[in-house]
Amino acid sequence: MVTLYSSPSTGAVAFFYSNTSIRLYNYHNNLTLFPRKLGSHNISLQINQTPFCNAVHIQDGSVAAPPSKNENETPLKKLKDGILSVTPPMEKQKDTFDFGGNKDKSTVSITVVGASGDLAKKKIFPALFALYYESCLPEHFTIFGYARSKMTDDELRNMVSKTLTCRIDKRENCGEKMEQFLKRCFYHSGQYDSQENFAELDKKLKEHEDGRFSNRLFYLSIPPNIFINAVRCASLSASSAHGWTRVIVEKPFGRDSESSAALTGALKQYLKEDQIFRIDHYLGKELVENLSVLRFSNLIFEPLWSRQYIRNVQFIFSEDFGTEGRGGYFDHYGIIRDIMQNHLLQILALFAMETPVSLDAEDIRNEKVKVLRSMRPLQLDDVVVGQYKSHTKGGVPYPGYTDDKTVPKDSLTPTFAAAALFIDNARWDGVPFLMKAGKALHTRSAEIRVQFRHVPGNLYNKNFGSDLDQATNELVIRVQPDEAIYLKINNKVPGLGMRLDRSNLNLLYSARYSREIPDAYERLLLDAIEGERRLFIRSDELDAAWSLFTPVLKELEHKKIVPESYPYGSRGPIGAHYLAARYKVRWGDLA
Ligand SMILES: NC(=O)C1=CN([C@@H]2O[C@H](COP(=O)(O)OP(=O)(O)OC[C@H]3O[C@@H](n4cnc5c(N)ncnc54)[C@H](OP(=O)(O)O)[C@@H]3O)[C@@H](O)[C@H]2O)C=CC1
Ligand SMILES: O=C1O[C@H](COP(=O)(O)O)[C@@H](O)[C@H](O)[C@H]1O
Repeated sequence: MVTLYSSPSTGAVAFFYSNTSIRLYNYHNNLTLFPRKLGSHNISLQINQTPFCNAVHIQDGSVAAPPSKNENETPLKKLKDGILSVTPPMEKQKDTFDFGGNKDKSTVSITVVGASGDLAKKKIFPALFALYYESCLPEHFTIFGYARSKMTDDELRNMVSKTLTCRIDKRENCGEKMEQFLKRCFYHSGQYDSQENFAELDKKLKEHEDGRFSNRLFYLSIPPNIFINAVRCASLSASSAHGWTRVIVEKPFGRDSESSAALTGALKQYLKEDQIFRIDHYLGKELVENLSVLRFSNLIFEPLWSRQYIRNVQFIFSEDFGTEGRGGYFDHYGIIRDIMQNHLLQILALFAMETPVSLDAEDIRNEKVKVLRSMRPLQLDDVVVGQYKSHTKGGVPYPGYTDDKTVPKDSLTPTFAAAALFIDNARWDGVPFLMKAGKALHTRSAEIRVQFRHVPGNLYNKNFGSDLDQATNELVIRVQPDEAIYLKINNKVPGLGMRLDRSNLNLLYSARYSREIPDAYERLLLDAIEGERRLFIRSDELDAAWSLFTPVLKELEHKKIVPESYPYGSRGPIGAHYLAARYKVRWGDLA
């Protein structure tokens, strides 16, 4: 039986298939909404039942309640006669979210706070343009840049235009589209701690919103020490009066458990948890997004995904450039906080979690939290830290970390770290999860390597000689560059003899898919606009992540552990090999 529900205020209609899925149509023209949702357009629900109050919460905070004429059909308890009842919405502006169907009634205003900065220029504006180009933004939208720098609208447009690019595969009308996009971009100069300046912004936003239901997204692309002031002023002076207000917060989310909790506490003075979108851009990368698809939609992987078949898992991040230009920021954080505690740990959680109940954001994040909470806090013995020193290669001198003027000469901040982590649950007991992250190494890459166990009683052992490790299967998920998934298998070399070699079953994205891969920020911005929280970090996830790294970070600092030097452009400190060897592991990227 299919039951019809409608939202009293938005006119959205829901066809109810089961207790956990829903399909939305626009009330007036029967368009399927959320066209971007994968597969069957199902959206998970949260169902609240009290004697007189039944409501269906759609993931983005909108509400669809059963209309009275269909009361008899509803699988929920009967509503009080004649009342279309709703439970408190996830965000205070419950009633005005327009599912996208009533296009002329709602608008989204996106304010990039810190618009004059590096991230805004490099990533945020280009991602917004790409979304516009792909017609993913609502018909009515406005983009505002906000920062202290003095700029006119035209100067902002000029600055932004320099970083916009067109996809290689979609150059059609690109110039025209850019012009149209830039016309929707405006600028307001103001201080981050001035309610008055944000009130001026509010006034300008209202002019552009022109009486429509206004939904507002603030992207905090500013240094962390001014997050709270900006959130306070934006929320008190420039929140939407009757639409949703969401805030994207960039990392770092504190530098240890205490400062992270303090930041969360301060943010929550002004925002509810579901208004806070903590971004980890690695979660928006195509191959990271694909991890769950690979695991849960292929029969061949999930049965092998445990201690029974997997010997170790490696998460490797390397960059072939140093911290030049960002030394001031970096020296306060170091590589463990910059890469491991967030990007690599997030990937690990997705890799190792149990099957979630559904693809709903809360179900996925619940499973991630469980994995993180099953992990042992990292021990000092299981960490190796390094710092790059200057090196001349091919006659070109490369600076050392402490040659940067913004870095103290005696800095002990690690620019490289390797670590061994363990998940104490039934699936992963005893399996080393190794991480390695470094700046100024020989190459730029990010990958996951899964090394499988040896084949028991292998008939072909004699063909491999004594190095059995070389003969085991390895699954490599190359997140970047040259996105690929490949499986190393043993294969007979064609010919009359019986010689084996290792070959790759290789899914190289550039060969398989002609479409250019969207930047992570595009996916994440679109998700934030749509209220999809799956790829954003919940506060309990963040707490669990910090509790794994905080003790060791404090110990490193307290004991003033001196990082091992490695030359700029090298493969990192030798200590990383000893650490891996202690767990009978060889780094896959160096094999
Ligand atoms: N850049 C990157 O690649 C990445 C950045 N991030 C995070 O994103 C955020 C923004 O990064 P990014 O754009 O590089 O930062 P910037 O240092 O470029 O700062 C952004 C803007 O903030 C304002 N600002 C800078 N310093 C101060 C200050 N001390 N007091 C008040 N305002 C200041 C400046 O604007 P104005 O003077 O005009 O007000 C500046 O243009 C940070 O939290 C960063 O950690 C995260 C991942 C990658
Ligand atoms: O968050 C960060 O990420 C970048 C690397 O991102 P990528 O998408 O270019 O791989 C890193 O350089 C930076 O130090 C860190 O803060």
